[in-house]
Amino acid sequence: MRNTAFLPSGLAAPRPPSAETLALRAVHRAVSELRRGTPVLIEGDGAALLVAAAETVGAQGLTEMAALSGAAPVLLLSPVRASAVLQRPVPLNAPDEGAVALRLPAGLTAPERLRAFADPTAELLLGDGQALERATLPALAAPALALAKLGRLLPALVASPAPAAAEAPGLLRVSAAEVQAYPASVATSLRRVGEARVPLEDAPETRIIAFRAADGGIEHLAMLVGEPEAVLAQGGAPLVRLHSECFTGDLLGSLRCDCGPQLKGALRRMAADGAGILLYLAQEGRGIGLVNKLRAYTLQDQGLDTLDANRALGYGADERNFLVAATMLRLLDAPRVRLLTNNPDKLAGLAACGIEVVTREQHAFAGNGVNDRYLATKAERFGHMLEE
Ligand SMILES: Nc1nc2c(ncn2[C@@H]2O[C@H](COP(=O)(O)OP(=O)(O)OP(=O)(O)O)[C@@H](O)[C@H]2O)c(=O)[nH]1
Ligand SMILES: [Zn+2]
Repeated sequence: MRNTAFLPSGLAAPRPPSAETLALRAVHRAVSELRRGTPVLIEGDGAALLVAAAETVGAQGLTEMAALSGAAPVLLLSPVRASAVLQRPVPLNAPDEGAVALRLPAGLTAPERLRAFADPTAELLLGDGQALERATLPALAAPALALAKLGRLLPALVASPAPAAAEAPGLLRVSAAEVQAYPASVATSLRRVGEARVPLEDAPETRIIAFRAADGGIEHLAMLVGEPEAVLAQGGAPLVRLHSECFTGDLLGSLRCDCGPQLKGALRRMAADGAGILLYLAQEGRGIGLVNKLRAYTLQDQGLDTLDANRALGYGADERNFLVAATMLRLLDAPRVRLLTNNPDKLAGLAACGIEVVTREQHAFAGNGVNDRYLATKAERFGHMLEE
């Protein structure tokens, strides 16, 4: 018999955590390990791969990897970054192959050199790229790079195949299946955790509701302006805006993007309409994180547009997951919306998650001279609908 006397009253006997909870924990922990330069073991289909993030790993991590794997490490990069490092196009074996492996000569594993391979805004040391050759792509390369992206790290990893039974004190293991399931699983695990009335300059009748996922990661917020519940109760659809966090535009008034005017404009419009829901999503930089967005800005100052800058970093054009927003809307009992957006992906993303987008409401603001090219790229390359 287990001793359950220590449990708070009203709680049933302890149940083991569900497989889903264990998987969320494993991925969240693995991401933290990569972010601090510690190797992790990714496993699946009878294979195992030791990986460490090229931008954070130091001598200690590389030594730990060498002790666990007899094989020389390879460098895993996105195809776009691999072509840049090798200074020649990289033909892919399969069209959807999302990773390229490069053999790392012994002298090229100094941490600052690994960082330079990972980061297009760091300068490559002369001739480094020529010293690299392609290597056979190890099993699990794609989920390993996906794990780095979940950690908002550059998708560039030092990797060594390892025996499936590899064990070391503190070595964290995560499965490819857990990594793959994580984005959907973390989004659907969101729960309301706190709320308060917060009168805003642009919308005095506003409540903020916070949502947290079961992995314990960063929270997302909903601003409820007026009484959207009343609109929904009468069978109507409230104005809704999916706003992805933009530290530079929202807080600092950066002129590089249109986020500040879009944020304030949405709140004002909801206040004028009498009701609305603004979801403030912790998906900075279209999901690549603030640090990578700053890197992308550097690349844009060198001539790339906002889409190619993301790709040069090894990321996709837009890494956001709109299941987060759909889950929040469901928890707010708002299955029908009038969506303020110019972005067709948001319409499709919400619809795919079962939210009915009754109408799209134009949400465009004039350029400011600095963000003109950014706005033009959104129209030309992301298909944003800027004309009425
Ligand atoms: N990666 C990257 N992200 C950027 C850049 N400029 C702005 N962002 C981010 O883009 C996001 C803004 O997206 P949203 O406000 O949802 O706008 P949108 O996808 O353009 O769609 P709508 O405004 O709804 O039409 C924020 O997370 C910004 O941080 C950039 O140059 N690169
Ligand atoms: Zn912005």
